Amino acid sequence: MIKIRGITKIYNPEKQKPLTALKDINLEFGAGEFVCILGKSGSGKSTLLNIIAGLDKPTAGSVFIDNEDMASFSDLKLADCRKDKIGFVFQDFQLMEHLTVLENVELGLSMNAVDSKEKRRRAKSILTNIGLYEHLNHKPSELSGGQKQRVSIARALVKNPDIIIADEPTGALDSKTSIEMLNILKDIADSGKLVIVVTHDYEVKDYSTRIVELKDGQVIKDEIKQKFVQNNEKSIVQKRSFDIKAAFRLSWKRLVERKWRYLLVSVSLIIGICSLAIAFGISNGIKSYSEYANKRIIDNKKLTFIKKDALTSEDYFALKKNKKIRLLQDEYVLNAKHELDNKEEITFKVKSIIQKEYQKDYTTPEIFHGRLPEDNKKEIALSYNIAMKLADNGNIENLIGKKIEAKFLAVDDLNNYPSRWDKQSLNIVGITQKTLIGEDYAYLPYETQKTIVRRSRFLGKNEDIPTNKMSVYLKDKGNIEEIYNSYVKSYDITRPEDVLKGLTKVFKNFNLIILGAALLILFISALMIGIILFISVLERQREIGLLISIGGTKKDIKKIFVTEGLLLGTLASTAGVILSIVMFLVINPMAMKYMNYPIYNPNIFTLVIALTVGIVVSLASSIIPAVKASKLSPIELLRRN
Ligand SMILES: Nc1ncnc2c1ncn2[C@@H]1O[C@H](COP(=O)(O)OP(=O)(O)OP(=O)(O)O)[C@@H](O)[C@H]1O
Repeated sequence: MIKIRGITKIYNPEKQKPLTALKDINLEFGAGEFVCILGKSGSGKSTLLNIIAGLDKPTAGSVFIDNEDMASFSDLKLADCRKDKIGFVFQDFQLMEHLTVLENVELGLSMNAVDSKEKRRRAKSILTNIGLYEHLNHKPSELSGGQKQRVSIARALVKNPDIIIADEPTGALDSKTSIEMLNILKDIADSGKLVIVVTHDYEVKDYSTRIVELKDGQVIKDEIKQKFVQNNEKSIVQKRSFDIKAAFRLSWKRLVERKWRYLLVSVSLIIGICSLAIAFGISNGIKSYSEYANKRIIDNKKLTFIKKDALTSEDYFALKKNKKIRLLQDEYVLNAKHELDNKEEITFKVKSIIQKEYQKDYTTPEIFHGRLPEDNKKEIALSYNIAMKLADNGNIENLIGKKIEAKFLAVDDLNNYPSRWDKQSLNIVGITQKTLIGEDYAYLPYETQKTIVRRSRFLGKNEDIPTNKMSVYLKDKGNIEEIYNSYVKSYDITRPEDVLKGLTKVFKNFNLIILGAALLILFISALMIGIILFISVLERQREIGLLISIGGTKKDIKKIFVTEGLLLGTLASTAGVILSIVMFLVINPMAMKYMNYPIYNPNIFTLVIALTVGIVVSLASSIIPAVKASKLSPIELLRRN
């Protein structure tokens, strides 16, 4: 079954002090043998065992397993060898504390393509045979040392290997339990398996069929008490399968076990993903707002001209001559205040609307309830927000038809003309829908507003109102650029697209800050996940060693840590996305209050992107620890305490 030919192992051959741990070892073991490898500390027992198990390579010589030279094996084939042919029993049991006895034994089949029901059946059957049926659902911490070692033996046997390698199996047990254990191992050998036990314990001799004693790396005794029968039968090779499900299960158990630590790390990822989802949602909101504003609020045939000084009649005449301009209208803004019944005062700004005859060709504020004020009448349309402040219990519809007593003050950006508050009683005829972000206006008919401006500024009925700002309405929107270019030298001109640019710039900057913060938090989360997974690699060294001993490959080890990162990332990112949805209920009411538009507009697309970013970040940060784990030396990992 195993032939050892001329094995020599030199540690650190290139260094100044090379150490020869094994010297020209020649041995042959067969089925049904219970081999006891004895020797003092440092004699080379573990080195020999590691070479037999394919965990270490000899400096010279070969190990043949079922007549195949292990030196010719690829890493995968060596792992397959451990998966199918060798079962390990450790001095310190190497049991997973967070798994039950049954689950620990099932772990022995993790690399084999056996369905979960069959795994359970086999594990139960072995545990019953070994006398642990009563303890299937206990955790290792609830067992005695002897019981733990039996679980470790059951785990080694569950895949029905040809060879059982036991490294100091009685080292941690009292003498009575040791005898129990040796009897079990003897029974295993009697059943036709090769059992190799490495020990300091000379009592093991009595149970073994063969004693190999090492001293300074050489065989000083090879006593065969009972001849073995050469068995050329090869063990059944089982299909390899460490499916992602098994990796997830292990990682999930780990996450549950260390929940507080992982929760703490998740907080930054949750906040990062939530901010990212919000940034994406706001960006989407800005886009839909631009579309809405372009269609419903901004007049795409209107320009605003501002002159440094007051506009003169020459300005009007020159512009009126231009055939492409249909209408010129000077623009004013009034400040208004109104006292509520409870003596509280509300303030708002007032603009004018274009005269009726032009309304079908140009944009007017969108009406929510009622209608627009009619030319020359003492009528007013209030914005939704102003109406909400005036209405009882939010019944803004009831305001229509009522009167509002308000005081108006003409805003004069140009000169500091003396102005006064002019009191007016106006009929509320309409409530307008959303207006531009940051602008919350009430609307008066053009002439009515002019009358109020004159009165506020002490001007006569027909006197001109000095202003430097006017609206220029074009016949055709295709002429915007031409008009702009013709007059840009004399006026400061705002085109339709400029209105939105100015407004959205603030939001875009604000959004960039959120995005920047989100990316920074995500970067920190990535570092934290990386660190936590590094700690996890350190803490799971025994688990890694165990998985290698049952046939796990480097790829399988990587899978465990990548799935740990993936699981953590998916859970935290989902929580972040859910939080961002909850934030919808906070951000938009605030946005409505301050800017009159629900600027946060998440959709399935923005949420999925945020979720994906979170998963990718945690996956990326798990790669380095995963690679590090896969590079750990199995010998170091399995080295007994
Ligand atoms: N990785 C290593 N690098 C250098 N020297 C090593 C290494 N592993 C073992 N040795 C040395 O090789 C010799 C044999 O060690 P090995 O662990 O095989 O002995 P052992 O008989 O199993 O001892 P023990 O019973 O104390 O475990 C010792 O002198 C040890 O110091």
